Amino acid sequence: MSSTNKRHTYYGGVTNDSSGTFQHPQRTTEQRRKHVTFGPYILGSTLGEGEFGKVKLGWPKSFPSSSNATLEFPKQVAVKLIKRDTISNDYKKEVKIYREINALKHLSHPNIVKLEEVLQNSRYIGIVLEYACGGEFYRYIQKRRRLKEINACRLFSQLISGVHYIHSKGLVHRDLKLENLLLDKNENLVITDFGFVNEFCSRNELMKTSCGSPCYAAPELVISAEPYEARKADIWSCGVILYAMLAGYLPWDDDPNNPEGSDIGRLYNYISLTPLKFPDYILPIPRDLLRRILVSDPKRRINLKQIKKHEWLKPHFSFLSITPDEWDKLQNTQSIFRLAKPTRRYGSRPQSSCSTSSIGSRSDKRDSLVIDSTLITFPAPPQESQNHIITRPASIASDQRLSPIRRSHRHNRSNSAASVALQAVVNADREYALNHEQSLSSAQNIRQITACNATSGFSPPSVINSGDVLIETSPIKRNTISGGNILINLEKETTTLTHISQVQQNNTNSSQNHQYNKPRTQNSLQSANNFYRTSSSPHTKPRPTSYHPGSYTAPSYNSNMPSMHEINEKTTSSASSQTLNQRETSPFDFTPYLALDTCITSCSSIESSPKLITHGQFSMAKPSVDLQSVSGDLIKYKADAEVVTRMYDERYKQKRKSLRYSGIFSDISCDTVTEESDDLKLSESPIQQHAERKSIENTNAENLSGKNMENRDNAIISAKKSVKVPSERSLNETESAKKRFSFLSLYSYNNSKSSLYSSMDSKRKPSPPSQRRPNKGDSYANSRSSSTKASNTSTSRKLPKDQSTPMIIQDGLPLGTKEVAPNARSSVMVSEVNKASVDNKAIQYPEQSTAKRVLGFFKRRSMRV
Ligand SMILES: Nc1ncnc2c1ncn2[C@@H]1O[C@H](COP(=O)(O)OP(=O)(O)OP(=O)(O)O)[C@@H](O)[C@H]1O
Repeated sequence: MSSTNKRHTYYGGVTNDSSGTFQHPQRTTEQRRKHVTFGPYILGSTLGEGEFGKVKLGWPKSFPSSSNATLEFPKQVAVKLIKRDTISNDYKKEVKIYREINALKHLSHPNIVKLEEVLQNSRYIGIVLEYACGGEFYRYIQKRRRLKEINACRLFSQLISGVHYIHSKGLVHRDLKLENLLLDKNENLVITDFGFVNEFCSRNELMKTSCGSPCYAAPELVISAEPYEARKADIWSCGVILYAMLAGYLPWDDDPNNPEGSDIGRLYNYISLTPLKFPDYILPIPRDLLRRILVSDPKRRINLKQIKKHEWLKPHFSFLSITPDEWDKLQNTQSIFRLAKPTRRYGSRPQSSCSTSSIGSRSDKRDSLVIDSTLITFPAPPQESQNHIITRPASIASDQRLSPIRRSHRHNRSNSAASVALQAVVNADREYALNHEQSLSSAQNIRQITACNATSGFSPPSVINSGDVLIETSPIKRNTISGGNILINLEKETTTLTHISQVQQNNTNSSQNHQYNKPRTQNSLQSANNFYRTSSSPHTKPRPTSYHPGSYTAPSYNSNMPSMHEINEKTTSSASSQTLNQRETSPFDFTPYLALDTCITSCSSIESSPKLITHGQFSMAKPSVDLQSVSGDLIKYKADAEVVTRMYDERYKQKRKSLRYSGIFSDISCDTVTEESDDLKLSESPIQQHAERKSIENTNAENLSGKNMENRDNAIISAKKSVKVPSERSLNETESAKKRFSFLSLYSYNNSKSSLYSSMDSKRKPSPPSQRRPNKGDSYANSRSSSTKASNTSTSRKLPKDQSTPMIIQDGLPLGTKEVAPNARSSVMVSEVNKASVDNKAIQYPEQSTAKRVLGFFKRRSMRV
């Protein structure tokens, strides 16, 4: 195959010869010129298109020369190309981009897309990301109609782990949805699109951006004016994603009055009033988890800590118990994990093509989970293993550190002749690869493998295929070495090993943990399979799945981060030093700030706040343009052939060690940053609770259309009362963009504060009542004002039909909500909502009533008798 194809797509350079080994294509200068290039990358096909432009597949122009050329594939990357023109006049977009960059540079987790570098020339900014070649998660579900429980459980664990990591950095994603989840080549989840990370928008903007397609947005974002706990909003989104994985469609997708879900107000009204329904094939345990996540009241919504402990995720407790600190330490020692590919017994899966990856336009993707007749269905394996694959790196015993296969977790049928033979091949391959690796001696490639034997459930695979292991090297210049049969764990750093051992000690029995609860889970999964065989999804209705949330997050900071200096000290080997030095050339640390003057310079108190993004860490800082020239261009036209520069800051070298971790993270007091409250106890087993809930639901079902329905209406009305009107929230539009951003940062701080306090102490004294004045003829506003008292006194006045329809949002604004007093709006709204929520707690959540529970209990008992 010629190295140059018509679509400029990289096909791995695999030749058709029978040897099957990779050979460097002999490219002529002429052929080279045909490539579209950007900086050091050749650009290939379009992977997708986003708000800012196209995302292209890329691979390095120059292959690293090595004696083992046959093993080396150039690492593919995804280059997000942003036309400078498109952002130069759009401050919001610019901010979004820098937020994304600055967030990604601090995140290092196997389920979060990795930032390789950022390049720019006069026309484009190129964000070079790790290439997630498994395609879009959205399509993955689409192809399968829905995921098997075992697979959903694995992927959801990864999502939760990634989200927890993000939250631990004081960030919230705020745009979690299927479209922002990709898969790597091992079918592991990769969270992308951090454009909304920690971005605070005024309420006005929130409403505006929420109305695109709020299917994943938590209700409090729409029906409440309370500065919301953004982490809880992320959790809601995770719940919607989980529901979509298991059901194959989005929850609350069946409102006959709003079939397209285009009426946001009605949609949220429906969400609030309609109990979550499940198709038969979703089993009680995941149902229980979903019921706990998809709770309208964020205070009653389960938090990540509790999710991680939920019974359904038990098979992945080991993975979920890896703390963010541990991920960081692993990153600092350059040991990045990739999760190995889940193995299937039979039934082929369409291989995600790295070269012809999904090309989807946004509009395409917004079609939600449409199930069409061309979907391929796969036979469900009789019993899939728990192929979570990732294992605690620390649990690698010292005598096995150089092996990707843990002897203690051998294939459980390893006594068979076939297994013995197979093992011999594996051993030979391992040795072969080890030799190769040693000869490669590219010191920056510090690798760690986590592998698992899918057959045994939690052990590493007996055979490692080319697709099974991904090698991570330096974050800046990483090369994926594949193409051979085996990639071996090369932990050349003694410090790495030491550290890993420590991690292991901190998490004892990690390997044994893999076995916990297996029989039970398998039983349930087995019965799930039975369900799969007999059930089919009744829902096929499409639903837009994209939304753009706004508003703010309450970041928390981790003060336990080791300083870069410490790490450097610990890092003794040359390999490690090299990688660290390479890290230091990371483009975005300690960069000048785009518009944080107010935030940074004038508010010293803010700097000490855990809520504030302080100087030197995640921010919307514009990457420094103290640039290092590299040859590069986007050669389509000759005019484009301008110098591409790597965004690079010399100061970074000096500052990073002292600032990035020790200086920044340790500066910040963690005292006031709390995990989400643990007030929701998972005391009862999910099954118990499920049974109980079921009976309660049955008991209440009759009442739902009656008094309870009215009460819930009232609850909704009272919640809506608190919806801020746009003019309340709008900032002074005359402010310059720069100032405005600074203000937003401050505002976000303030809001986060109230948010945090409110979450810690929901009975905080309410602020004075809202001063807002509804417009004449504004039905929603009228209903709001008229129901203010009603909600406070918990009266059961039913909302008339026309009024029960929530605000219609146009241009992001609820209709007819225009005039309001701008004073102290956030606090007013917080208190209002708090009060309303306290007043209506019993109404909104009748299932919590003790009387009802007792009733349900006796009812069940009498039925049994
Ligand atoms: N790292 C990646 N690997 C593979 N494909 C990617 C990667 N990043 C993005 N894509 C593809 O490009 C598409 C658009 O990317 P992305 O969502 O990041 O762009 P965007 O401009 O941020 O979009 P938006 O903000 O509108 O959601 C994705 O849906 C995906 O198909």
